[in-house]
Amino acid sequence: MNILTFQTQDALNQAGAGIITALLQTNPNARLGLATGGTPVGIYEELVRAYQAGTVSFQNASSFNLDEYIGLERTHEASYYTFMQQHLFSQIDIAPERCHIPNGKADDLDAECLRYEKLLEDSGQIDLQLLGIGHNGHIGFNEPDGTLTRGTHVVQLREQTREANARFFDTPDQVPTQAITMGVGTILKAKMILLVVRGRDKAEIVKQALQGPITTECPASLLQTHPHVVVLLDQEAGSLLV
Ligand SMILES: N[C@@H]1[C@@H](O)[C@H](O)[C@@H](COP(=O)(O)O)O[C@@H]1O
Repeated sequence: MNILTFQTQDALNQAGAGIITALLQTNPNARLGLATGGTPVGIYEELVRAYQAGTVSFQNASSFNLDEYIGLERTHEASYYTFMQQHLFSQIDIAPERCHIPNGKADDLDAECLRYEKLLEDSGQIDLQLLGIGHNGHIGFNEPDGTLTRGTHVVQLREQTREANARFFDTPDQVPTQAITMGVGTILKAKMILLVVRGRDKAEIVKQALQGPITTECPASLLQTHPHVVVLLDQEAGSLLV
């Protein structure tokens, strides 16, 4: 695991975008695993800048998002579909038909999970999986538990997670109670994982995830078992690492 700490958000964003840009330059067909939340926004902004500057093209790339809320229309302002359109897809040259996000409005959610997992399998290994982390150590929406589900599945969101994500909704009660998420097994299949964490409020979970025991009670700790993880931290998020 390669852990890099940055003094400024700009430097962190440029490093994150630089890794993705370098991948696309050597492999224009790269399969990107993408994430939502506040953490990746600055990296997406840098990618848009790189695209506008002509440094990188997404024309032949494909993307697979980690998760989606259950019950929100795609057009809902807080859906992850809308998030990705706003922050990245509408501003770059990626082909819409190669941008994949689970359908949280599917009539048959179990069938949708199977479809998404099969799509991932059939599409080949994800080259780079971008990840943030929840305050309780969740990755994607894989919440801490005694056991974790390997593949894409429906998950019940913890209250702590709903509260943390309430800022994206008009009122806290609008935050869905369930989501579809790639499983930790799905995530760990990626060739490379790029974990990004910012802020003092994540310092404790960063320490647990990167230097604590490997346990399903901290899903991000399973990243310690992956052979190629790069972690980008700001100084606050990295402040408790030894
Ligand atoms: N499903 C997402 C995660 O993929 C994300 O990593 C986490 C942290 O979000 P933020 O980056 O806003 O702190 O929030 C959500 O729960």
